Amino acid sequence: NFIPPEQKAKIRCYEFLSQTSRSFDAVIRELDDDIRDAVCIFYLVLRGLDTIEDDMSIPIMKKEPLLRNFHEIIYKKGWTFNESGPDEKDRQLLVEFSIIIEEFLNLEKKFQNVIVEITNKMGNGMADYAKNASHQEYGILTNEDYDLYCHYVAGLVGNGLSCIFSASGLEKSELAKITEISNSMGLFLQKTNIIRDYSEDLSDNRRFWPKEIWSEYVDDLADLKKPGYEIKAINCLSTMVLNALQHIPDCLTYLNKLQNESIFRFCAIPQVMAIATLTLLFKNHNVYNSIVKIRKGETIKLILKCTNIYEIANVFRYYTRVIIKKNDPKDPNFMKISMACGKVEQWC
Ligand SMILES: CC(C)(C)CN1C(=O)[C@@H](CC(=O)N[C@@H](CC(=O)O)C(=O)O)O[C@H](c2cccc3ccccc23)c2cc(Cl)ccc21
Repeated sequence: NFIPPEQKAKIRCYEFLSQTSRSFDAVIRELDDDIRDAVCIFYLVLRGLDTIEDDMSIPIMKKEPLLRNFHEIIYKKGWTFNESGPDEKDRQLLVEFSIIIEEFLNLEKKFQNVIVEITNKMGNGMADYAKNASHQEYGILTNEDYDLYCHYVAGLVGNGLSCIFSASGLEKSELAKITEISNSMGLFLQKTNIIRDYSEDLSDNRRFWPKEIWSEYVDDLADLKKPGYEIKAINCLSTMVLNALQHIPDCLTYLNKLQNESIFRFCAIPQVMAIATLTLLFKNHNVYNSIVKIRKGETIKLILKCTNIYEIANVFRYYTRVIIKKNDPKDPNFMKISMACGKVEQWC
C-alpha cells in the first residue's frame, strides 16, 4: 500500500500521540480538522520539552540551553536528540524528533507562532526552575513558587490552546485574552497530578509539594510516608487538595465559554478525570505509597458525560458532595474545604 512520503511524517506523529497517552489521543483525534494537527504537534513539542526537563541523566549545563533554545530547535530540519537516559519513557520521540519538526513546519504560520511563543516561555521557565532546584536544597518553597512552577509547565498550555482555538476562528478571540482562567485550567490538572504522583516523584527525588504547606506538619516531605505520621499526612494531603479545589470555579467558567463541541470535549475530559482523581485522593493514605488511579469503568462513564456544561456541572457537583461526605471536622481545613466545595455548588 503506497503511502505518499508527505503523509508518512503525519502518520508517525499520530502514532507517537497514541504511544504517549492512551485516552487523550482519542480526544485529540476528535478535534475539528483545522485545529487537530496544530494541537497534535503542540502536544508532541511539549512532550519533547517535558522529556528533556524530566531527564535527570542530562547534566544541568547541557539541559539548560536545550530548554531555553527549544523554541528555535523546532525550526531546525533534521534535528534529533539521542542522549536521553535509557529508561526515559518518551526517548524515541526525541530520537525521531525531526519528524515532529517536519510537521510543525507544515502548520499554518498563525499556529506555529503560538507554539513557538509558549515553548519559549515554558522552556525558559523550566530552565529557571531546574537551575535554582539544582543548587538550592529545595525547589518549591512558597505557594507562590508552586503556582509559578505549575504556570510554566501547565498554565501556559492553557494559554497556548486558547490562542490556537481563537486563531482558528472556531472560538471567540476573547478566549486568547482571558489568560487567568486559561491558566487555572492547567493548574487544576497539574496540581492534581502532583498530589497523585507524590510517591513516584519522591523516589525519583523530585519534590513539587510546596514547603509552605508540608512544613506545617513535618520537618521533611519524606516524613509524610513514615509510620506514626498518618494523621499529619492526611491533614497535609487535605491542604494540597484544598489548594487544587480553588481553581474549579475558573475551570467551569472557561468551559462555559466554549462554543465548539469538539473543543469542549477536548477540554472537559481531562477536567472531569482530574476532579474524579482529586476526590479519590482526598483522605486516601495510599497516595503516600502508590499511584492512586480512578478505575477504567469510571473513566469511560465520565468521558460519556462530557457533551455540555450541564453534564459537567453535574459531574463536579457529584464529586464535591463526595468530598464533603469524606470531610472530617477534626481536620484543620474542614471549614475551608466545605466552603471551596460550596463555591462549586453555587457556580452550578
Ligand atoms: C501538564 C499538562 C496537564 C498540561 C499535561 N496535559 C494533560 O494532562 C492532558 C491530558 C493527558 O495528557 N492525559 C493523560 C494522562 C496524564 O498524563 O495524566 C492521558 O493519558 O489521558 O490534557 C491537557 C489539556 C487538555 C485540554 C485542555 C487543557 C487546558 C489547559 C491545560 C491543559 C489542557 C494537555 C494539553 C496539551 Cl496540548 C498538552 C499536555 C496536556
